[in-house]
Amino acid sequence: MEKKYILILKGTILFTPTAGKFEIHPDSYLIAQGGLICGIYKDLPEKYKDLTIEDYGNSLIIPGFVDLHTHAPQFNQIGLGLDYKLLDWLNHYTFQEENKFRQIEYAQKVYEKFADTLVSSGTTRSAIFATIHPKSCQILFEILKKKGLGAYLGKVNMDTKCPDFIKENTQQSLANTEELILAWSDSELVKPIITPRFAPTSTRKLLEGLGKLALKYNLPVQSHLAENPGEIEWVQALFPEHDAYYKVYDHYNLFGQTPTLMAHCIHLTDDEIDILATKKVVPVHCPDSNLNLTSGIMPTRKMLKAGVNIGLGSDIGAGHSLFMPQIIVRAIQLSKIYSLQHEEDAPLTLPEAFYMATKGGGSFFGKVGSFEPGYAADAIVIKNENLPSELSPLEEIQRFIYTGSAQNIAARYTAGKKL
Ligand SMILES: Nc1nc2[nH]cnc2c(=O)[nH]1
Repeated sequence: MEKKYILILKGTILFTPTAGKFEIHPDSYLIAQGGLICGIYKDLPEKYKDLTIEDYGNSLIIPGFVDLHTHAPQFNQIGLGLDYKLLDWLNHYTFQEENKFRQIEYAQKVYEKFADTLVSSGTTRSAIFATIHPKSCQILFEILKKKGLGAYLGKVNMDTKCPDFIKENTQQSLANTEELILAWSDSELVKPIITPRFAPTSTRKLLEGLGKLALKYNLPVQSHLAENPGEIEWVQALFPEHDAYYKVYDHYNLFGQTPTLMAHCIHLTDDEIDILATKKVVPVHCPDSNLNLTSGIMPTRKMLKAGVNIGLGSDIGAGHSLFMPQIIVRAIQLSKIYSLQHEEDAPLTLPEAFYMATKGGGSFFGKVGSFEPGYAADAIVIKNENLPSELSPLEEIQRFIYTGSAQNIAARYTAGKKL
């Protein structure tokens, strides 16, 4: 047996194979080979007996977190300008900040810190927006790879309705995107994703070209949808030929023709929610961001009832933290507020929101976010030394999610490799 590809972790193993319930294996062995989970064992099988065991005592071992929507170049603007709503926030802060990424030295510094924070936070997979700048984007690809993180990373495309300093030439935008696709499509853990910023900053030509690239290279797509009422009105004015926002993306093969993430999806009709389910488009709930920019509350329970698979996103810098447990908490809290006005829509439970930040969001990457056999061995270890030892594993996960920090994470693994 090839010893080097086998990872054996010992601890209390906890995950959500289904949305509503934690599965807990106290004092057990989690075994992975070649980066994939083989199984969970109460007693170590004989054939593994002479291999090294990473023994974490009775610490919790849980799947690494999945952040399905975040903006790396906004790392240095976290917490700034959050008295604005979306469109003013973009104009007053974000576009200026993103413009700094034309300088690769600046990109290198910010992106290193961004990636280090993902690692320390226990986020092992993420879907990331970069900026329009191909060189900086290339740097971020390299940094994520070097840190051993899993990610879909998109060079942002925008060629209209934004300040000139950050506006691309359409053909150049498509050519730069294709170059990055060719450079990174075969990479193991960090892969390209088609990333029109959102409909308003895209010409029809750009959307058409991006849709063609998505189909040509069979690449996933990420963008923003129905985040803010002003944004939705703007889309109606800019694209009068489409009677719904999502149809702009759909028309250009950017809405479910390949796997698609749509951040926010707050202001959708019931029919539009059904379309998300039919087309298997994944709406990414970004509760911190939606509160900070007063965007609204995503109707998560209604979407779950419609059969939609929801992911969670930090959405920094509109969100103010990359730490996914806080995003889980905020998603639950917002669903509680929502349920006060909508009695038929019960709040999310902790295992439901935990699922969104692990297996639910992870499904965008394939078999990610669970400890079932065949899943990627993405795991983090939660230290329990500061917590009272009389807590049950279920209480420990509750305590960690609500009050924990990066300091409580003792180790992180992506696809079986220690970060
Ligand atoms: N939250 C958020 N929404 C957007 N819509 C278009 N661009 C952005 C962005 O950078 N952040």
